[in-house]
Amino acid sequence: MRIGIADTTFARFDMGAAAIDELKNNASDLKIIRTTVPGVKDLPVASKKLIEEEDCEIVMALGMPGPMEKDKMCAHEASTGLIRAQLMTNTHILEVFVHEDEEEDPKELKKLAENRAREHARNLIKMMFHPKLMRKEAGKGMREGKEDAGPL
Ligand SMILES: Cc1nc2c(=O)[nH]c(=O)nc-2n(C[C@H](O)[C@H](O)[C@H](O)CO)c1C
Repeated sequence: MRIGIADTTFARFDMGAAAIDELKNNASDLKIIRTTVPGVKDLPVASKKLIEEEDCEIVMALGMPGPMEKDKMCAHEASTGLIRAQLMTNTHILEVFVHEDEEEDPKELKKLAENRAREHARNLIKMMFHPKLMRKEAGKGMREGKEDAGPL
């Protein structure tokens, strides 16, 4: 299976590398195509190109919106673009964003970024290779990068 990884230089942690490592640890026979762009607003077209020009069946789009109001606006625009790219291509693009202000302590932010990238990589494997396992987790309050909220 061909899997696309789109990530950014704006991010303060190499989430693309963490995602790729996790994908490789959990599935064989993967062809991973990675593209790196400056920031989150560049992710929609990068992801669409991975799908249309590189024949990827699914893409992870990893980025780190900053803490300023203009960064949050950028993240929202990027998110809208990613949804549009999914609808245009009928292909999943897993948005893996870690907002810089989710954690104050840089060490905690790094841990969050790594865990979120890895957990979404495992989600991708479940979606593409083990959909029944994914279905078993429906309604379980799963969260990526932090403690699960758990079911009600
Ligand atoms: C204000 C701003 N904030 C962010 C951000 O929080 N995170 C991020 O990844 N990129 C940001 N960028 C850069 C844009 O996403 C984009 O790379 C540039 O506008 C060039 O297209 C910008 C311009």
